[in-house]
Amino acid sequence: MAVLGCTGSIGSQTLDVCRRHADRVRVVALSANVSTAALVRAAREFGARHVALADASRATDPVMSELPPTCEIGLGEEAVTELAELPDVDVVVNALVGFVGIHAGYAALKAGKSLAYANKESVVCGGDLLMPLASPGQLLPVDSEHSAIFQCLVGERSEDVSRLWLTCSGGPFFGLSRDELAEVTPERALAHPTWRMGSKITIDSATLMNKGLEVIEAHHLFQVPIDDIRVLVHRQSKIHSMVEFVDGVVKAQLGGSDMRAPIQYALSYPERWEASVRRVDWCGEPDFTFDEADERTFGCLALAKRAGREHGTLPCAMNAANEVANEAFRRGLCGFLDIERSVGAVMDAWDNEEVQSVEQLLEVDRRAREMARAQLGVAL
Ligand SMILES: NC(=O)C1=CN([C@@H]2O[C@H](COP(=O)(O)OP(=O)(O)OC[C@H]3O[C@@H](n4cnc5c(N)ncnc54)[C@H](OP(=O)(O)O)[C@@H]3O)[C@@H](O)[C@H]2O)C=CC1
Ligand SMILES: CC(=O)[C@@H](O)[C@H](O)COP(=O)(O)O
Ligand SMILES: [Mn+2]
Repeated sequence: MAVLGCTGSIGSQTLDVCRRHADRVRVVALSANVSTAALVRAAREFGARHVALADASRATDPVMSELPPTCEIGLGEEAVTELAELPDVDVVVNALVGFVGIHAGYAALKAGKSLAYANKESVVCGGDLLMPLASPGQLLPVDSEHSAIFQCLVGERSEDVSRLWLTCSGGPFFGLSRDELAEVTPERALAHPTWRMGSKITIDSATLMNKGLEVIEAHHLFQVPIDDIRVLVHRQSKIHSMVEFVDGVVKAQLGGSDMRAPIQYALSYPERWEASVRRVDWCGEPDFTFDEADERTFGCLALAKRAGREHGTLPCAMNAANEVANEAFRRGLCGFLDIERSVGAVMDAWDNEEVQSVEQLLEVDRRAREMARAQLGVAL
């Protein structure tokens, strides 16, 4: 197995699953961007044969000399992608963050690897290119909602699906007004009510862009029209999503807020392996709540649905603008509502066209980032 992005939130939880199931899973390849100490620690623990460091300038970090002597080191973004194609790798976990993950996803599918997919941005941008490459059961979703939907669909026929109910925690700012949102700080936005995740996705959850990305992700993964995917605010994050069928029956998948469950399912499918995750005592969970998502207050959700409906390169442009604005907000360079404003402005100015190639998407990503930086007046 290769774990790309092994030092992040999903990557480190993947390693935890591998640790528990060392009799079933052998980790041979690992990647990171800058976190050399964590990369070396993992390579030593799992006896990895290959590591890749996307930021080549970190190769001289003294800790890198502590890699096992037989471990091959690759440097640069291409080296991360190459791990996904190695002959001694059969399963690739794509736990990279952002559009950059598209290269590894594309390469893994082309090389016929089984692909556990957390990197939602690349599905949003390149679903039109990735999905036709995936044979049935080759691409296993890791995102909790999509894993839930996937689990509800086991044994079902796609033509029997009526709509998807994508649950949403509502984020840390549920119920706030636009005036209140204008004042929120990165620190408050990073305090997610139910999940501990990497900083980029946590900000996306606060703007509801995460849910917008997930609507487009679900559209590609399950071939369901954007308007048949309903966002349902469920503050407790115990129902991970639901599928409604043509006969009105609804199936849901429930559990605690622990990403090791969907990660493990992506690795064990079609089996289930035992797990010592904390079990929910359902008798103590009487207060499930459901609300409509407030797209007027959280405009990023409406923008993403629009991008999903208009299709083409617009979702990629939207994602690029969001990646820039998300980082600008985290760094204190813009306000919370500037995220939505700048993403909307880039989308309004975008000349949409059909998706044709990864090279085209790279250019779309580059141009949309430039436009977003100009909108925000930042030089990221
Ligand atoms: N965290 C979660 O619970 C969930 C995450 N997801 C999705 O999973 C993906 C990963 O999220 P998360 O784990 O939170 O993110 P993190 O930021 O925690 O981790 C990202 C990983 O990618 C590496 N990385 C960052 N930039 C680059 C780059 N330019 N090139 C190569 N590697 C890079 C990081 O390395 P380094 O540590 O060296 O910087 C790190 O290993 C995202 O797409 C997210 O939306 C989906 C559902 C839940
Ligand atoms: C754990 C996971 O899959 C995240 O995408 C989570 O769903 C974020 O929570 P929100 O529902 O607040 O976006
Ligand atoms: Mn999710």
